Amino acid sequence: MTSTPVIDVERLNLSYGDFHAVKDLSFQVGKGELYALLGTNGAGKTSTLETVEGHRPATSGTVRVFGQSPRDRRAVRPRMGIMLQESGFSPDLTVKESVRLIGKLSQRSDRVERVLSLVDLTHKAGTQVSQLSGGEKRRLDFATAVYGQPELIFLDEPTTGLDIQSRDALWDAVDKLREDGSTVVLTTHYLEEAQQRADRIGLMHKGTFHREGTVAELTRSLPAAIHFSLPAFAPALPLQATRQMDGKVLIETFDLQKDLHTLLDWAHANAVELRELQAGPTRLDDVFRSISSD
Ligand SMILES: Nc1ncnc2c1ncn2[C@@H]1O[C@H](COP(=O)(O)OP(=O)(O)OP(=O)(O)O)[C@@H](O)[C@H]1O
Repeated sequence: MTSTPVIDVERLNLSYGDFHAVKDLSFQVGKGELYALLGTNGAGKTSTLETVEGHRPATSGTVRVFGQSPRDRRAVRPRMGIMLQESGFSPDLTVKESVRLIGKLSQRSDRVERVLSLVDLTHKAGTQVSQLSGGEKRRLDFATAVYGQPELIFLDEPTTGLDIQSRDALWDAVDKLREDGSTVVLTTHYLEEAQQRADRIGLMHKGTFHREGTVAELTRSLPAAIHFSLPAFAPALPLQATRQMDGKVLIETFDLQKDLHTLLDWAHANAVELRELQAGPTRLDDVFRSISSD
């Protein structure tokens, strides 16, 4: 990373009483990056993010945001937009009143109409929060993070409960913010989204990084997979394979093209139909499964 990182975490430790929840965690996020913090349940993601957001003091280690302590809220807070899992808007306020309140609290300037349009709630401006659907509430939560185009945006499970159109619209809005220079930190259980969107990923497990790097770096160390079903009485396969619980055959390989070629040649020569054939590089889900079973 060449310029000063937007987020710089050095040997962060967090304890709750005797329980050591985050252990010597270090990572940086550069300007304009989308960094995904992923992990198993209880890995320490929320604790880490709460510290970076300035809500929780570190037990030890240093956390710098824009080169300053995030505990210095007056300096750092107006530069951050945070979308929590639930924002807890007052149910009696209308959508427009809520966005106006967000604006006041954020200390950033923007136009309420622009934000309503960005989160596609213009047609609900006069509706009370209590009457919004789950997906509409989630889009209002998103407004808290994007009001005034903050330099640093935290998105905690942003697309949970959103239909496909709303998801696409949210990611379009995030892309636009990034084009304008915003840095984004994402947590999500939708690994495919992280795989598609993130520049870098930190995969946490039991308070520390199991792996950290680009998606390519994370997946490179694992073999690609070929899955298929075989008819009964097929001749012996030409490659080492394992039979899975669902009866499908799995071939793991570090040379997908060559082994797929061998397999297809064998199937052709023996007139064997490889049913439900799937072959592809390792997905983030597979990396995740490999940690969760540690
Ligand atoms: N206030 C607290 N007091 C005691 N232990 C806590 C407290 N908050 C979190 N923990 C524990 O610290 C660990 C990390 O919790 P944290 O919420 O940061 O994990 P997470 O990665 O966000 O998990 P999840 O994906 O399940 O939301 C967990 O074992 C949790 O039980």
